[in-house]
Amino acid sequence: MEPDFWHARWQGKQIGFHEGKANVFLVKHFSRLPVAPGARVFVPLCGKTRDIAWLLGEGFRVAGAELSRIAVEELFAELAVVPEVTAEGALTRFSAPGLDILQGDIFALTRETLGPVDAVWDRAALVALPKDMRARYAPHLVALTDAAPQLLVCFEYDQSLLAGPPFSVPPDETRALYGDDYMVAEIEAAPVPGGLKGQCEAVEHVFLLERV
Ligand SMILES: C[S@@+](CC[C@H](N)C(=O)[O-])C[C@H]1O[C@@H](n2cnc3c(N)ncnc32)[C@H](O)[C@@H]1O
Repeated sequence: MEPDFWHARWQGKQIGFHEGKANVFLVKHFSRLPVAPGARVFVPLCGKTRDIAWLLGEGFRVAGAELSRIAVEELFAELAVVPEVTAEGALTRFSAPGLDILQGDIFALTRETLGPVDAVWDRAALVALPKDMRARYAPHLVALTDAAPQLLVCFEYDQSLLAGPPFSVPPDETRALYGDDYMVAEIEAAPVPGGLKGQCEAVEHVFLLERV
């Protein structure tokens, strides 16, 4: 999707993807990642997800990447934290103790700007992108994070019934995108209650990705 699509979604408050509380799969499965409190977790395409508050509450440090300045400002407001804001090349860094959000295009983010991360939580990031962008995103994420272990959630549904985002990313595609760099283990598959957007049956697949 082009940046304008997402900017319009945030400006128009069309953020049906935003969950009001920490994601159930994050809470249930995060402990499977080989990281301990104090580790730095990267949340790509983070929006203003409450997952960040949950991770901070569990004692992790968090780095996020998000295109929309509106999203980032709302994230900090909802955390009741005033960030320090600094220019960082093509991006803007919003930082507070234990938290850095790089606002701008993730494809413009470099490993140097992001800094070291120990794990990745991808919910509604890979699936937010159309297929051609997913093919760029996956290797970029691997390079940015030095193949840090990941917990990843993907939707699978009949793409002919509903236009994305979120896009359908079947398990075979996840394995094709990440299989060279990770052991890709599916740890849960659960139907979306009521269907995706109430319109079509869908399954959420949860993967644990660990370095080969
Ligand atoms: C479907 S939302 C998911 C947000 C969050 N992960 C959550 O679970 O609520 C996708 C987010 O990715 C952001 N985004 C889209 N393209 C991006 C890009 N190229 N770089 C950084 N962020 C991007 C959008 O602004 C949007 O907030």
